[in-house]
Amino acid sequence: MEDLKDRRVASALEPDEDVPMVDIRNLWTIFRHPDRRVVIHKDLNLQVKRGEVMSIVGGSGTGKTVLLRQMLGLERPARGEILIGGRPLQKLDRRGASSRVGMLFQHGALFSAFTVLENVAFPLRELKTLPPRLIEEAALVKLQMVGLKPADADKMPSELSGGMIKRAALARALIMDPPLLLLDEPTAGLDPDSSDAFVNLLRSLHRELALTVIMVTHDLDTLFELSTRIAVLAEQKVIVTARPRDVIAFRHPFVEEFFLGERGQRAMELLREYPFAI
Ligand SMILES: Nc1ncnc2c1ncn2[C@@H]1O[C@H](COP(=O)(O)OP(=O)(O)OP(=O)(O)O)[C@@H](O)[C@H]1O
Repeated sequence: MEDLKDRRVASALEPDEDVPMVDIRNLWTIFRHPDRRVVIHKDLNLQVKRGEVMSIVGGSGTGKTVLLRQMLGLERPARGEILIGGRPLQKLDRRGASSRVGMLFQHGALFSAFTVLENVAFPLRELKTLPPRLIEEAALVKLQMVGLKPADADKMPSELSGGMIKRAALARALIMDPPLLLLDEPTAGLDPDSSDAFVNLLRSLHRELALTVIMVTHDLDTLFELSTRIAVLAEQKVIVTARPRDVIAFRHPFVEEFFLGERGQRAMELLREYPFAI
């Protein structure tokens, strides 16, 4: 009897592998202006399995960043629902949402008046449940995890390089050990060497922490090096979700322009360079 109860408790805590990490159902995003309504997403559906690196690509203004913000719970869709690990996002409180989803914002979005350590520790401090010494230790562990040194902890964001800002922001996104990580243009603004180093870091963290990653990027190298699948946003919805090599073959004006225009040759080189990843 006790055994059965224990097993029931364990299975309630363990993630069900068959339940998608993210399940977006019939989502609508509508912005109302004084003189008009703008429909950004119309009946959009997207499922992301555990352990995937799903990249979202789409033209400017198709609502990629808005979709990430909705998955984080910062914005609510007009209609439809988002389930994280099988649970409706609307039913999670702030603590529940932030322990499940971490987000690396475009440009890092660090607080300029806080040190690196204070920035990384911020989400844990906000919970007001742990003593300061434990919070500091947790933040130092995360700094190490992203390749920053203990000496960087007391620096101000203005003293950091672009690559270090991204790393500090990534440490903050991971401070609550979320199983789901959202990345908005993770390599934008980085020089090629820093970009390669950051992609390598993301790849090893994805593997070591068994993360599910959803990423918005325009950068083909980042896209091909990390993605297990790509979702294409066009016509206010996800028009195709497939492995990179299959997305390239999909006939749609946006896909052709994105992968097969001037950038096409690079895309084909990348397909040859990363045949196993994709
Ligand atoms: N709070 C808001 N109020 C009104 N309109 C908004 C709001 N947030 C976003 N939008 C509009 O929604 C559209 C989608 O914005 P979003 O930033 O998600 O696009 P995106 O696909 O990420 O574009 P880009 O690739 O250019 O960054 C844009 O037209 C934007 O102006």
